[in-house]
Amino acid sequence: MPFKKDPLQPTLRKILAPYFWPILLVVLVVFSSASAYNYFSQRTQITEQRIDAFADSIAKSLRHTELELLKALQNIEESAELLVKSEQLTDYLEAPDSLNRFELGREWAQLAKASGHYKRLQLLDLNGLEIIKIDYDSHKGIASVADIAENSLPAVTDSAVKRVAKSDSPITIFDLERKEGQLKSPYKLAGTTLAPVYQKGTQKGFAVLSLQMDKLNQLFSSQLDSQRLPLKLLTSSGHFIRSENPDYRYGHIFADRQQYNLAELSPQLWQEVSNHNQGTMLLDGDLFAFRWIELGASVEMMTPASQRVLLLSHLPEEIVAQATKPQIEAMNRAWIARATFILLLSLGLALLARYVITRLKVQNLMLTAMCQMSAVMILDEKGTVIGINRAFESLSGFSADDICGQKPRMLMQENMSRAAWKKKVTDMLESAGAWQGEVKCQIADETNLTLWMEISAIETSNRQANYFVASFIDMTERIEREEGLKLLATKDPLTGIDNRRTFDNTLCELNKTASRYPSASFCLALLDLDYFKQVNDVYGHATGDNILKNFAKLVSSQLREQDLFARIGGEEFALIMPFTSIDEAEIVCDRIRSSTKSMTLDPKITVSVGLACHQLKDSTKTLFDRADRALYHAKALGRNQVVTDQWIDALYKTSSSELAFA
Ligand SMILES: Nc1nc2c(ncn2[C@@H]2O[C@H](COP(=O)(O)OP(=O)(O)OP(=O)(O)O)[C@@H](O)[C@H]2O)c(=O)[nH]1
Repeated sequence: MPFKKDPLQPTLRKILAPYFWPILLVVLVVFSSASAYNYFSQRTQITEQRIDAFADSIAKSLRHTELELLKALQNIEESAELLVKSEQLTDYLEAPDSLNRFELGREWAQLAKASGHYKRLQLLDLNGLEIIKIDYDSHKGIASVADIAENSLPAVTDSAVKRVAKSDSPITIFDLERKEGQLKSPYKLAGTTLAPVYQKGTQKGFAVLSLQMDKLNQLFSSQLDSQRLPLKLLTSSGHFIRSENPDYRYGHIFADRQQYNLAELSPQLWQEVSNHNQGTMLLDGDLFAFRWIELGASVEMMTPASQRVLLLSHLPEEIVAQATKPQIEAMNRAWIARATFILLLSLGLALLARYVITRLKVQNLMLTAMCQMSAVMILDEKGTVIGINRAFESLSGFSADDICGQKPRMLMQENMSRAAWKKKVTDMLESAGAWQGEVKCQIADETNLTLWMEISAIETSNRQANYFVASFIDMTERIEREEGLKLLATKDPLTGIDNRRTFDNTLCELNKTASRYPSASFCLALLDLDYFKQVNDVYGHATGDNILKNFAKLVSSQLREQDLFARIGGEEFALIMPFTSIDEAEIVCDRIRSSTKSMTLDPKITVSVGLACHQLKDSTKTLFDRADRALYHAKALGRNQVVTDQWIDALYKTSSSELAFA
């Protein structure tokens, strides 16, 4: 961890960044699976609810059909009772004349019209001969007495007649329509009620009442939503009496249709039907509802006679699908809208997360780079250190534990009190948001480093500077190197005094000033060690160097601060003495000469000095030449002496005047 207390530590990035895409993928997979599961369970729920509603509706419809059928059969039986017990019939049987026959015909016609159950009413004698026949046209609502035909029972088997003959109550028989004893094609179910006719306890014949089947047939359908669903009717052995496909019907009568039996067509359904009186069953998506109807002893269904029939409703899968289609389509639309919204939201979040992570990554890289490249210190709004990086630790030798929680007292600025420096930095931070400058830093081993410090205010909220980030670059080595170079450029490396370049520059500057301001006059002395070649030759170069160093030290110690003493050649030196008269300069030079001679050196050394004072029209060259001429004379006069150019001038003047007198 780069920082002891790092306010920029990107915890979120640390947790999220490496696992972001796997986490996103897992979330998407889990979410998609949950959504798919939810979708399909909702879809199944809709279908199941619809099927339950259908099952309930069809079961009610079957119950209704049963009640209606039993009621119709009861009505038929009751009206048959009325017919055979009517007064007109009794009158006719007692006096079978044409009047009574007419009255009977009229009464039966009215009864046929009132009940609506019959299409034909016949009175037969015990031999099966017709006595009276009424036809009723249900469409026109007209009942009429028809001509008697020389025929036998139209749709009644002999066995039925025999059974009715033995019975004293009506019996209703349903069987295929016959004509003259033969089955009539196409095969149709016909219903006939037979009622015995008695006169004073003796059977005289029977009434044959042909049922209006259209009315009964209407009962065998159930209303489902907006459509009518036909109902199937089966015998107790599982053969079809009613079915949408005519070829399936009457398998118990026709050998070639025997296979159309529910027990064989759907054993599973047949087993369910056999074990229950009523119920519903879902088979391969199709919905079946069934109900057994007990017809009673007075009803015979088909041959062999069956008093128990099965009412069966078959609702194909397509109808269920059709019924649930609007609801499922609405659900699909809602799901598509929801999925699109979630997809867009996820996409937006993913892009946002990617953007944030990239930013955090870049921030982290920048932070890492910053931590590695320069020393960093973070301070809070009170100027207390809250974190330093490793680079600062290795630069200063302090650990984060040493510094954090304290003021940065190791930092200071040269030539300025801490309070003044703090105020200066604070003012700059407030006005410009940043400050930079050179600071001294006393590090752990108590040495002083020169650092370049840049401090910036970091605004984190409400434009308030909550933190300050300071970075440092160690300038110590650079400054030392620069100072070394500066030294090399201006100083003589052997003696440490100024070199020729400094001398030339200073002489030039002083000459300019003195040329403008006569009061700024100065003196120049050239100093040359005597017989130095011999010193080198006899004692060696190192001894010579040592003498040069000691001489420079000796002279420097005797000079004023404003004087400039430089080594301008091998054993040649120059001394510039600003604001100094020639007399004063001569005293200084002589003191130097004298102390040189007195120097406790082995070998002993002396120095010759040529001295000149700046004159108004002097250039650096003319001044230097005059001092050099004086030096030449000092050498020529035997060395170890100070000669001024004034003295030379005076000497030449004297010589030339003596020459003039001579
Ligand atoms: N040891 C040493 N010798 C130097 C240095 N620079 C110049 N010299 C020597 O100084 C000597 C100067 O000799 P000369 O110019 O003949 O002068 P001199 O021997 O002093 O004689 P006069 O000046 O006439 O008294 C030479 O032998 C140079 O080699 C230096 O930096 N170190």
